[in-house]
Amino acid sequence: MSASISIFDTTLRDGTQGEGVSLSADDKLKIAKKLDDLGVHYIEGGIPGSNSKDIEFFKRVQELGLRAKITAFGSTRRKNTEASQDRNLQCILESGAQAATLVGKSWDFHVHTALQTTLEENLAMIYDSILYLKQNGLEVIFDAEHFFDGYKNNPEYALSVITKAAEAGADWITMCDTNGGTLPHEVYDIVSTVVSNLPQANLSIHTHNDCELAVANSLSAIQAGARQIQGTINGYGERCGNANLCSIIPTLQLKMGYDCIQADSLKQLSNTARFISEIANVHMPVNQPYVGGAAFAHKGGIHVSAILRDSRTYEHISPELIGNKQRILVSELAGQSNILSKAKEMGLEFDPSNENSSKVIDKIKDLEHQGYQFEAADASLELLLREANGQISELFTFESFKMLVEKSAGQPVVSEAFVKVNIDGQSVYTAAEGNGPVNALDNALRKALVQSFPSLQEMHLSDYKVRVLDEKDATAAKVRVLIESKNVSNTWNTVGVSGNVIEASWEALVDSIRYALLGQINQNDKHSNIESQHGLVNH
Ligand SMILES: CC(=O)SCCNC(=O)CCNC(=O)[C@H](O)C(C)(C)COP(=O)(O)OP(=O)(O)OC[C@H]1O[C@@H](n2cnc3c(N)ncnc32)[C@H](O)[C@@H]1OP(=O)(O)O
Ligand SMILES: CC(=O)C(=O)O
Repeated sequence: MSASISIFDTTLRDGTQGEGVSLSADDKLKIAKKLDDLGVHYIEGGIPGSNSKDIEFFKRVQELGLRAKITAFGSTRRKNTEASQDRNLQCILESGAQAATLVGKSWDFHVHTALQTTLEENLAMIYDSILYLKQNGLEVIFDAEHFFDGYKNNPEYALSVITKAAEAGADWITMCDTNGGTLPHEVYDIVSTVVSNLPQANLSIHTHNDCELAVANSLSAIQAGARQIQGTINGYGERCGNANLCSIIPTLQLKMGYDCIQADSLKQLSNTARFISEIANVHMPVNQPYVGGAAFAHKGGIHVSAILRDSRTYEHISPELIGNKQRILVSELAGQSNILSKAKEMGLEFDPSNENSSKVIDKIKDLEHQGYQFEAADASLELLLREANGQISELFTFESFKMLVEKSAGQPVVSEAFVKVNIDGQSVYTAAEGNGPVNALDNALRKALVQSFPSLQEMHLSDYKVRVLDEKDATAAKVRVLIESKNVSNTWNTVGVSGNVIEASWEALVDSIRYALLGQINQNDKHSNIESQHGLVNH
């Protein structure tokens, strides 16, 4: 039988000590529910002695009836006081949490410098505080802060700290690499020594990512005998972050043979990571291992060709195991395999022997060379592929547009666009205002088309990004505009490139509307037959 590893999540405590991460009590409750669904064993909810938001969280989380143990964090009693009189310990007791994480010093330098007390008093602070919480019925996790630095400086003292914590009845002893400077082989050696000194203790590891080694250090500690890992979702945390549970859990479970969470719950991992990044409003890097959008995205033509034969050729695990999915990207590095696979994903018949197939690859490479990027603009890519396949009928054509941007002293800037398009041989001319030039163009274009294609009323632009492509060329630089559009059920992305930002935006806007008309034309629309020609397009 494989050994079990207890997963201790501190996203809601140490995670919020990361720059840019701030969670309301409601946010924390939503995240706690998600973590509980994932199956972590401990959820450290915050510091009741720190602020009223955390006190509210601990009160309300009890109503959720979660399976995970809810844990309140705080430090050992202040020097030269009684544990029963310590405000922070009282706050932990009053929080109603089932477990407490108590942080205490294990580096003699910190005792002298940060606490400004004696080594003996620090031992007494640790012993009294743990004993007091145990006597009041709490499970206690003792976080030995700076344990590895402490051990390197004064091994006897560092060991005496955790021995004291064990004597006081700590249920778990956590060795913390608080400054994140320890290396995996050092972690392995030091944890091995602790295992032989305290064979009965339940040992836990808490690492920081200052040398980008938090995950490696956590795994080294497990190999040396620790049985719990403290970490955060997406590696949020103070400075460079904490150990990333999104990498640790699947590595332990799928590669090292440990039990952490249920295999079915593991499939929730990618979704959990994305949900928490949304709530925390922290952008998730696409190349984040395991759960990132690009973790199983294949771009090089040679890779894609092999992947289509057997995905094990370029994937270290099956992405479905952790709820992620394989993606094939189309770019200037694409070969025929990328295009065929993408076309298949879009439900398009694409014959590899047809010369259109190689022509469209050349066209895509040429456009990418000019600055287009189809990886992030699936809808523009689909329009290109449909064109190459002769599967598109244009419902309108461009004739002209004009922009007016006016600013008078003391007045807000006004943008107005004038658009002329041709629908069924008839010129339609419209004008519309907007809160900026692109918004005005969008309004004018849709005003021109909406009578003929009422379904356009349901769509809107949801994101707009501009990137300068050739920074060396200053004002002569090209810009790439990426537009995200939405309707009730779909999201799609389009791209435009030009030396002029308005023209690049126009191009992306027109693609967005052409794409919308492929799939959204309803019964009332003039060209309702197009739906049956193309089928409904979902992205
Ligand atoms: C490694 C970690 O991540 S530890 C957790 C760090 N997280 C936080 O600090 C976030 C929450 N913190 C807070 O809200 C506040 O710091 C509080 C409420 C806990 C304390 O606030 P204050 O009373 O104003 O103290 P302050 O923030 O200046 O902290 C310094 C005090 O803590 C004491 N202290 C620090 N660590 C410990 C410890 N492990 N045990 C006991 N006392 C400690 C210091 O000795 C100092 O007290 P002193 O001035 O009497 O010597
Ligand atoms: C306890 C803790 O957060 C640390 O030592 O890093």
